[in-house]
Amino acid sequence: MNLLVTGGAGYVGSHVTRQLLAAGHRVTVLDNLSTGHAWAVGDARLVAADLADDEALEAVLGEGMDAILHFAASVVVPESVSDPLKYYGNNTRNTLGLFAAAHRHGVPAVIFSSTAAVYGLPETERVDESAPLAPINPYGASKMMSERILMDLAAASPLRYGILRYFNVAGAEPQARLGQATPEATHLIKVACEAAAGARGGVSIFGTDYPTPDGTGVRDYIHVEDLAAAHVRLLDHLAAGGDSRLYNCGYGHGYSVREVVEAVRRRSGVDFQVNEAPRRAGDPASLVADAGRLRRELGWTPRYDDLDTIVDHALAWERAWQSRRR
Ligand SMILES: NC(=O)c1ccc[n+]([C@@H]2O[C@H](COP(=O)([O-])OP(=O)(O)OC[C@H]3O[C@@H](n4cnc5c(N)ncnc54)[C@H](O)[C@@H]3O)[C@@H](O)[C@H]2O)c1
Ligand SMILES: O=c1ccn([C@@H]2O[C@H](COP(=O)(O)OP(=O)(O)O[C@H]3O[C@H](CO)[C@H](O)[C@H](O)[C@H]3O)[C@@H](O)[C@H]2O)c(=O)[nH]1
Repeated sequence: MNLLVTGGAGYVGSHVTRQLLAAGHRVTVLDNLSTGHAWAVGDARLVAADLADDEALEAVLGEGMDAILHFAASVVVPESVSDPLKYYGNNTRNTLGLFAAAHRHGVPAVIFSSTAAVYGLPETERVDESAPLAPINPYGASKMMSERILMDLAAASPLRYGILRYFNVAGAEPQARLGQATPEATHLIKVACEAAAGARGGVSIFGTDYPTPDGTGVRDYIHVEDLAAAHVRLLDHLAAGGDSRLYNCGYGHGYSVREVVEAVRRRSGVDFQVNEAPRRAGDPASLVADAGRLRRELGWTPRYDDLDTIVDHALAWERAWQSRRR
């Protein structure tokens, strides 16, 4: 298939692009390289342009795309609290522009990267897709609005969608050919691996008074390669004429910040500094997926559902990436 991947030079998009190329698809990545890297697209074609660049979008979609996978976004929760307009602008307005262009060009299918942040403070231990949407930060709200726009457009047109609500994405391609290379990353496993690789002084634990077993935040960490595989399955479903789908992407169990930091110390053998800091704005105490629907309906079976494996792959990538930068 002829595929447009927005944000394909970023962390998740680059891993998905790699799997799409391996499956034999023709991939065009549209990315403004604000947090992504040109090398990360591998053998895909890169159009270095912003989502808001109507001419670039028209030119690419004019070539006739069989599907769009939309990853491009601003992704840092605390930044969304301090700069909400950036998030509504990039994640909602620019996404609306992309969906409108897809509609004009009759693109049959769109896969959209959404987030567990749409659930806000979940009322149950594990959240399934029917849980109420009540985001507690502008990032989650910006994604919730884009989901709704896509659903409403699909109801009014032949377009079919796949919405994937990712929980916390982590890890790297197992051979360390790809990984998270985001500048000034804020994600916990990435930050801890940077500390283990000597690229930062240590790690702060944001909040130790949450109502969780050890007082620190709990998240459901999903390996980026398993997440990428879910995209390929969903694309196959839509390409075969399948109906629109919405899935949580996680493993169904959570780890606390302390457990994650301990795992990175243990697997790296580096006793980096850890300090306790106040809660971070916009953070829920716990977010764990009920991801049974994805397994049942698409036959998705994760390969890397193990924190130590996720940490090992993230560490191998971090060490390779840091030595490449030196
Ligand atoms: N990483 C996670 O834990 C996580 C969790 C839930 C959802 N998501 C979603 O997954 C998607 C990818 O996130 P990521 O972690 O790979 O982040 P990332 O920052 O590595 O990737 C985003 C990519 O989009 C590009 N981009 C951003 N704005 C753009 C614009 N206006 N025009 C063109 N390109 C633009 C960036 O240059 C980058 O390559 C996002 O939609 C994010 O909301 C990520
Ligand atoms: O240096 C750090 C970084 C994070 N944390 C804590 O670790 C947990 C995970 O934080 P991340 O920043 O790694 O991830 P978030 O849960 O904030 O958000 C991520 O997952 C969400 C979905 O769960 C969103 O989709 C979002 O895109 C993505 O950034 C939180 O309790 C956070 O407070 C620390 O204690 N220290």
